[in-house]
Formats: sequence, structure tokens, C-alpha cells
Amino acid sequence: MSDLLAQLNPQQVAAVTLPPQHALILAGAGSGKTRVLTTRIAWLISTGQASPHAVLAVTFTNKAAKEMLTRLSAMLPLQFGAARGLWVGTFHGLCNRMLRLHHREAALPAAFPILDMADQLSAIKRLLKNLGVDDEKFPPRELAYFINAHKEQGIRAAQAEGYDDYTQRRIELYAEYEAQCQREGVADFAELLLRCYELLSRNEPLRRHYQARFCHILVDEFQDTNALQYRWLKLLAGVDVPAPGASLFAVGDDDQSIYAFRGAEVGNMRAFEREFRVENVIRLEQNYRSFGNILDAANALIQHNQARLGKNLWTDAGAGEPIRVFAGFSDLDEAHYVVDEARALIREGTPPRQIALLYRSNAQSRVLEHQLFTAGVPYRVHGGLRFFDRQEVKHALAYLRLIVNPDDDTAFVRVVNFPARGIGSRSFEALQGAAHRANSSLYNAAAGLPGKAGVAVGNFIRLIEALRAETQGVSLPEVIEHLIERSGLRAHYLGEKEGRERLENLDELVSAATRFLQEEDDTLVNPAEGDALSAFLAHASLEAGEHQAGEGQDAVQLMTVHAAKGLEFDAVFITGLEQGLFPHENSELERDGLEEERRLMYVAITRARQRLYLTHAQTRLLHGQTRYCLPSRFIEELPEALLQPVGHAAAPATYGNPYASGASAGRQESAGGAERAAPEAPGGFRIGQNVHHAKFGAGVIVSAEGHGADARVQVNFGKQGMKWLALAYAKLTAV
Ligand SMILES: Nc1ncnc2c1ncn2[C@@H]1O[C@H](COP(=O)(O)OP(=O)(O)OP(=O)(O)O)[C@@H](O)[C@H]1O
Ligand SMILES: [Mg+2]
Repeated sequence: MSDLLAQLNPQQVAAVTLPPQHALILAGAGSGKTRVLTTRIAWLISTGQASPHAVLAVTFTNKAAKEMLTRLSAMLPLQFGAARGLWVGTFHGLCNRMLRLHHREAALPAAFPILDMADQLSAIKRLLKNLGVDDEKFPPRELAYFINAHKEQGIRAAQAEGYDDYTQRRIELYAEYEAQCQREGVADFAELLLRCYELLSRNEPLRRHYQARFCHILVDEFQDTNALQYRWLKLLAGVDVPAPGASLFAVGDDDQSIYAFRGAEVGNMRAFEREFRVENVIRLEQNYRSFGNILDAANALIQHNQARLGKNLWTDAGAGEPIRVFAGFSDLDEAHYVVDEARALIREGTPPRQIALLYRSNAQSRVLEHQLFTAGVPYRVHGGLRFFDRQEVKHALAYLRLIVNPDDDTAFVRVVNFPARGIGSRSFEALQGAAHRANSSLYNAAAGLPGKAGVAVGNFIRLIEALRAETQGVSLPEVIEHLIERSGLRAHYLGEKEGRERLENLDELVSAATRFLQEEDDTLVNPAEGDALSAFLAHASLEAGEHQAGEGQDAVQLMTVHAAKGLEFDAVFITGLEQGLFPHENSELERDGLEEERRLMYVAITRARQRLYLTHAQTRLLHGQTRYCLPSRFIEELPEALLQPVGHAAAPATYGNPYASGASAGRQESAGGAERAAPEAPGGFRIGQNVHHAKFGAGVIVSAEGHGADARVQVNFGKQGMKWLALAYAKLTAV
């Protein structure tokens, strides 16, 4: 046990060994919050103060939960069964687990499927169609947002209020959607939390059971909990209904609150202190992650925010290297530089997985990916299209879902005619009509369907029945393998031109199931909690794209800044640091928005251990348009002494005034209109400059990359089209 504490500083030890009371650890990035939380669990268990059974720990991602379990297994002596019995997971994961255990009390079928975002959208589209509602007037995406936002506030349709006709109508649709989900026995993400919350608040014996069981509730990244999550914690910790023993240990950093756009409330930290009468607020100020320059930059940046609880970080690691700033002519040029540097780092011995390329929006990854691919550098994109979101994988999962729950209309619609089995839209409409009239699921309505439609749909039903019968008592990976054959998916993709990769993904699904069973076995879930099949389906819906096929390979990591929260890397590149991109243009109008972007930048900077690169480009092709960009104001907010410009000197690295005044840039302008930014192209040319070429005639420079002998410019020659020209060869003259 003393081993556990030996490596911690006095404040950390104090936090780990606090008596069981509500406590808040308020501390900056890299100060060891997550480490303290994990160590506290190990300490509670190994000193006999708590059994693993009595611990509930909430992490922000599934990946973090797994890491925590792995660490705990290493910290705890074997007699504690390698952390068995512990409940560690995300809010969604834990609620899902509770709902499955008590599905009857929660009015859900035993194997209720979880609708992910895409499923939810298609369920809403189906609803609107059935009700004959114009989806131009009520766009499904907006409706989904409306519904989820209400659920996240804990508001059911019956309690929702609307003061105008349009909102009233949306509330009615919300109610219809609730009814449809209930009929089909499915739950969307937000429903998991709300349903679990309602279950606990309604069912007193159950609530008392869990309140008595979980004496220790520990929450990481507390600053990002939303209103309903906070209420859920309050229920479990028995704050409204006093329950002896339950103590909540929350760790967080107000400066890293980055989910306000999804309803997270930093205010929960203050509410927590007040409502739980927290007497122990511990601050950790020593940072163990980053070198001084990186930390100074983070501290300087965040000081521009007004709304802070206030704290500072220091390190005794020394200043380290300066922060490198690179200005690219174009996004391509930026990507070139980033990939070249990453390769150099790898050559010098940095493991690829210790290099992270971060960006503000997913769309920015494409050009980086392209460069990495061309250079033959292994890379992994996190949070892109999740493995479980790929078309072929979703098809296979839909068959699985129908085996488990035939009333799952979303799954039914997805595969009733995939692979094609002659069920045309007319047959399908007849079926939908019948289901609507009988108020039943599509599957049930299929039996009574007459004519040709009846035959075709009947065959499909028989296929599902057969699959169900044939997979009784068969292991999960074998079930999947069998259905891939039997459903015709394999044959279908074999015949498709680009089907090979899809088949590989289907095979990977079988492996994923095998791995899933192993992991379940290794960690925590006890088999009584439901059959493997529905547990796997839940896993597929909840898994937030944190792992991908080929996970074992050492690769450079690409992700959004949001996805990087809580992680650390030896070298970090923050790319696309341009006004309008980061800070994002939507945020510029309000102070709160800008402050949230700044916290996001703070998160990004503090991911780096040894080396930090800030990169931006003067032009960027995004969503099909060339943008002329100014460097992000966040670069200017950093002390110049910490920065070192790198790369081509030709780029005017003026981290000066234009953006300090809050000017919004990154606008889409015509080439000729980009007067203020006037980014420079190599060879004395400017972007936006009129030029003449002997063969193509008059043109305008729209983009540039490379330098010296490699410098190239892209010129719009009007009718002659766009051309990339090497300046060393093309005889361009300025006009
Ligand atoms: N006392 C210590 N001695 C040595 N290393 C430490 C100590 N405390 C924490 N660390 C290391 O510092 C790094 C950051 O710790 P950790 O991830 O727990 O910080 P955090 O506060 O959770 O950061 P974030 O806010 O980014 O989530 C980790 O590599 C951790 O192992
Ligand atoms: Mg952490």
C-alpha cells in the first residue's frame, strides 16, 4: 500500500487518502487528477476500506475506463480478483448496465437495442413519413437535436413547454417519437441516462439498494457533466435522500470544460460544492506532464478568460524546447511540413503513437491523412467514421439485432431488402401501411401481407427465423460468421467491385466479437447480466470510435481536440490554427463561445509532454472553397518569447495585430478581394496577384506551396482552368 503513495506528492497523497467524504479535486491539466482518482480506488480497496463492489467510477470515454481497469489490476494484489466487481465506465455505459440488469422495472425488453445517432435519425425520418409530416418543415436533424436537448435536461415530452405553434408541434413529435421507441423496445443515447435516472428516482427499493452498495462514487472530468448526469449522481450519492456512507469524489478542471455546446455545465462544480457541502477542496498545482515552455504557454493563454475558478500550474521539469510555429502557404504545404516533421521525430526515436496531430474539426483530417498515406507513415484516425458505423458492419449488426429483437424496425428497414431480395418500394409501403394500421412492428405485420409483397417479405421473415434457430447455443463470433454467409452479405460483397475492403471489415467484426468476449472475461461483467449477443450489440452502439481495426499497430494519432481530452503525447501538432477555424467562426460572436474555444486550445496545448508545434496555413481548401486565412488569435495570445518560427522564412509570420482586435477572418473571399491578408507566395509572388503565362495567358494566383526550387503556385487561368506550376520552370510574370 505504501508503494501506492510513495510516488505521489503531498497534495496528491492528501487527496488519495481523504476520509470518505464528498471531495472536489480542482486542478489544472497534467497535475495527476486521473492518477489520483485511480490510486484512490486502489487505496480504498487495498486498505480494506471498501470492497470492489462498493466502487462506482465514471470516466469520460470507454478507452479511459479500460485504461483505468488495467492500471487497477496492476496496482491491486491478486486477492482482489484483479478489480472484479468494480463498476467503471462512462455515464452511458453505466446506465446501460443498470438498465439491462433491471430492464423489467425500466419497461424495456431484456435485449433492448441502442439507437446510435444515425439510427436515431433514421427512426425519426420513418416517424415523420408515417405521420405524413413534411420533413422540410421539420428537418429530422433539428428534431433529433430538440429531442436530445430535452432529454439531457431531464424533460419528457409531457413536461416540455412550447409557447408557439411550431414548438408545440415539435413537442407532439417528440411524444410520438417516445411512443415509437417504446413500441419498438429501443433506446437512444440520451434515453439511457434519462431512463436510468427515472428508474432510480421512481423505484425506491432499487435506489436504496444502489445507494447502500456504492459507498464510493468517483468522477473524472467532472467539469463536463451535464445537468442530468449531475442529477443522476446526486440521486446515487443520496444527497436529496440522505443515505449513509455514500461519498462523491469528483476531479475536474474548469479550464478544460469543452462540452458546453452539448449541455455540460461548469456551474455543476460550484453546485457540487454547495449542495454536497464539500469541505475538502484540494488543489494540485504541480504539473508532471509538460516542460515549462509548454506550461507557460497554456497558463498565458487561459489567463485571457474571465470566467475562471483560478489556479496556476508549475513544473520542475525545466523550460524544454521552444514552441515551434509554422506558417504554411496552403493547407497542403502545412500538411507536408507536419508529416516531414513527424517522420523526422520517428527517425530520431519517438514512437509513432507518441505523436498526435490535432485539429478543430474532423474535415481537416483529410489532407493530413493524404500526406501520411503518401509518405507511408502508419496513422490512425480517432473518432472518424467509427468501425461500427461502416455500412457493411451496420448491415451485419442489423441482422443480429433482428435475431435478438424482431420488433426493432430500424434494423428491419435496413436489411429487409439488403442484399436485394425483390422487395420494392411498393411492397415496402404496403407493409408499412399494414404495420401502422395494426399498430405493430413491421416484422409482425409481415405475416398478414397478401400477394407478391407477402411472399417476398415472408421469405425474409423465414430467413430471420432460421437464423435465430440456427444460432441457438452457438458462440457469438460463430453467430456472426454464420449470418454473414446465410444472409447473403458475403455473396453480395464478393460480387461488388470495391467489396474486398467491406469483406475485410465483416471479418474484422468477427474478430471484434472474439476480442469483446475475451475482454468481458478479463475485466468485469458478470455473465448473468444478459446474453453475450445483446451485450455485444450494446458495446457496438456505445463504443465511441476510440479503437479501430488494427489497433495494435504503432501509428501516428489523428484526432480532434475534443477527442484528445485526458490524453498525453510526447509531441503534439495543433494544426489549422486560423481565425474562423480555431477559434471556430461560430464562436466568435459571443464571449462565452470564444472562452470555450480558448479552453479547447488550452486542452490542446496541455496534451504535449516534450514538443509542441502550432501550425497554420494562409489558404485552405475546405468544403470545396478556398479560404484565405489569418493566423489564429490564440497564437498571438502566447508570449512571443516562447515561440520559435520555423519553416520557410518567406511566409510573413506576423503574429501581430490584425486578429488581436477580434477581426473575424477566414472568410471566403474572391482571390482579388483578399487585400488585408495578402498572403505571400514564393518567389515574390502574392496570393491574389495577377500574372501572365506565355501559353495560358492571364491568370490569378490562388494558392502556393513549397519553397526554393520546389515552390509551386496554383493559378486560375479562367477558361484555361486551374494549373499548378513550378516557379522554377514556368515563366510567370507579374502584371
Ligand atoms: N506524483 C507524480 N509523479 C510522477 N508523475 C506523475 C505524478 N502525478 C502524475 N504523474 C504523471 O503525470 C501525467 C499526468 O497525469 P494525469 O493524466 O493523471 O493528469 P490529469 O490531471 O488527469 O490531466 P488532464 O487534466 O489532462 O486529464 C501522467 O503521465 C501521470 O502518470
Ligand atoms: Mg485526466
